[in-house]
Amino acid sequence: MVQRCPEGAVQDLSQVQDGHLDGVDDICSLSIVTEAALLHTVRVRSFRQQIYTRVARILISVNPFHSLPIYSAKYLKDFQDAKDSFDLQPHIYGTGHDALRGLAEGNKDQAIVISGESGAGKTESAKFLLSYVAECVKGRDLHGNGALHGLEARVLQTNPILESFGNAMTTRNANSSRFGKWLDLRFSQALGMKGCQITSYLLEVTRVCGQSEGERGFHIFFQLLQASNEGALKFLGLKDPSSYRYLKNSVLSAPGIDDRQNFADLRHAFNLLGFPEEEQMQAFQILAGILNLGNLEFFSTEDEEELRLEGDEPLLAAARQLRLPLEQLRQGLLRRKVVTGRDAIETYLRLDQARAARDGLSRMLYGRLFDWLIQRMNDGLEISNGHHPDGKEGRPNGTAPRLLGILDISGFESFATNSLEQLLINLSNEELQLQFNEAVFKSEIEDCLKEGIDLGATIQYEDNSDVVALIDGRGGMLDMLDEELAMPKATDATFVNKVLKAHSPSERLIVPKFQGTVGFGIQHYAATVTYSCDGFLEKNADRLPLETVADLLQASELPLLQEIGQSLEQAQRTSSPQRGRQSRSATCRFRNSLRQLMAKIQASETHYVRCIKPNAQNRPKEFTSVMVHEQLRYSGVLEAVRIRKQGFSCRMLFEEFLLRYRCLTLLAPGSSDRGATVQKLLEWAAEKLAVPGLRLGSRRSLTGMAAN
Ligand SMILES: Nc1ncnc2c1ncn2[C@@H]1O[C@H](COP(=O)(O)OP(=O)(O)OP(=O)(O)O)[C@@H](O)[C@H]1O
Repeated sequence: MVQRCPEGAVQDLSQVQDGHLDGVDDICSLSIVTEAALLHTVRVRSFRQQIYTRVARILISVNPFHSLPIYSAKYLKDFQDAKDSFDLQPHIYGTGHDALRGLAEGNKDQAIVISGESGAGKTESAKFLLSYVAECVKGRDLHGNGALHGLEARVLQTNPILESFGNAMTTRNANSSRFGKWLDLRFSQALGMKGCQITSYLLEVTRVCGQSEGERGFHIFFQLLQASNEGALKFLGLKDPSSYRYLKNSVLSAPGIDDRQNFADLRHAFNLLGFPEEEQMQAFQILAGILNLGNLEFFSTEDEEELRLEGDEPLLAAARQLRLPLEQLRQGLLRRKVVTGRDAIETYLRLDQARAARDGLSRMLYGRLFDWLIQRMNDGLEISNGHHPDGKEGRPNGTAPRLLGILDISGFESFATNSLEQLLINLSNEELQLQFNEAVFKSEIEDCLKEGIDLGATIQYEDNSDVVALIDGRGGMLDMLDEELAMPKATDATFVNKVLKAHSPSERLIVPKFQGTVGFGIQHYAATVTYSCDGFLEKNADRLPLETVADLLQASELPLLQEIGQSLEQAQRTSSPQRGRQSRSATCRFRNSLRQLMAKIQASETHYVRCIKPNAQNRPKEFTSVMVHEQLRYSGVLEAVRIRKQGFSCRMLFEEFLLRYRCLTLLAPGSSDRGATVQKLLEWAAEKLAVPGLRLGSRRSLTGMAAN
């Protein structure tokens, strides 16, 4: 077939070489690397069921959307026995192999960053990695006394718990993780597993109270409703999902998700991780309480003087499940204190305020329950050996644990409407991208140094530090958002105006076309995103849903709620008086955790897994090139290729070079030494053919960009 190309576009076409069509294992093995070659290679391989492709140290993983026989014991063993993962086909086990080898040989902690859009296969990749690592280090007990026996199995059992409470069906993925996750695996010098700590990021708690069309609430609610028909959980008195405001608009069953089986797996995991039965029951009671809280409805008396509850049934059920004093819960939901001068009077909430308080309480309870679960898992997975739990310590005497971190985090997001959550996710992607570019850039320089060639300042990478500064720097958007918390008359609109005034000279900030729009655009590394700032201040303030919530929860008969109440009270007491609300803001907490995460990644040798979703319908054997190309760009892989092209994009081993340019040896006769012959040929080509940028490495002949 002949494809016509507009004349002006001819110069943008890339030359196709044989290797570009082969579907090679490693893009960097191509003598000339182009974006088109990358896309074509990934496509060819994915049709051959080879879902993994290497771009040097980056692993591209295309979701096959059906199970493949490539995770069997045989594959596992092949990688375990391999000296170098590059001797085998690219595979997620190869990334695990590299990281473990890095731990064993090097002096640096290791990090594996898995990113990609929703449904691209991040969580599955993280699970394959974890099983590989667990299998490799199994039984390598530090003290040889069996004390750590079973820790690897326990670490694997965190998955059912995290998935039940943190995953939900969305339109893009029936088992979508609604939070980001960093797993910190700790090893002894002999690579025995010593512990694991989990950190979560940005759990989507808004999903507790409502979901978009075609989606579902968190899996755990559906598991619990199924299980509570029978046996030990009957006492919860739960009904079907249509009885609950928070679930009745949910799609009831998620394709491929077996709620009954998953609940059995959850209970097994709880037991294996040492959650006592009473604690499990308390967690289920809190969930049942949340569902009943959601059914509370309010009305104002005719004179609008008072606010009352429509029927007491949901309140009674919620108080019963949460073991809260009934009247304290009722008054907490209906009234608040207003301070006028020295006096404080009690007044009724408005209808909208009461509904917001009800949903706020439910979200807060769910979020705190999730945090508590993680804390409990962490406590059970930590084998103390005198090291610092934040992993800050170095390894001066070789006795501190070796760390392997696995990050499973949502990729860059750009939806029809983008809010504070997208801004924070995109900020984390900007930070990771900056780190990624620096690492790729550094490895390119190191690669060439190995060939005895110093690239010096000849290559550059796209520096997105200005976007990071715009959002997260001193005086940046998030600082300004925090400042608004201290301003009594601040609104989302005043925040946007201040941002536009302070930062409009920045090329990265896009000023809205229409005056009065409460929002702005940001030119991110991947694409320009328009943010709607309605609700930014409220989300950031992260106010307690009820003034009296700390006291209320401490009055519960459930120890778990008492604990949450105490931690709320403590947080109120210890928040810095100078910075007041700012130090408790949602964005401030996120920024702190992001900084800690980046510090850990920066201190590690990092491996990257870029997961790609090949089609929007989640179908096997379908490959939408435009979609894949966009993801390759968002994931920074194209930038990695671009960096490579600036240096020596065409690299050939001496044998390969001599084979291809054999005919020229007549013009520039060489010696029997292959390197010397290549050297002569390069000199000849540079002089006679005026080809610039040719260099000779120690193993390869390298051709600079100008020569392409
Ligand atoms: N290697 C694989 N082999 C077979 N199926 C896979 C593989 N990776 C992913 N899948 C399928 O794709 C689905 C989505 O994958 P996964 O949940 O890991 O995506 P994700 O990137 O973590 O999405 P989200 O960000 O929404 O959590 C899985 O439930 C599974 O059915």
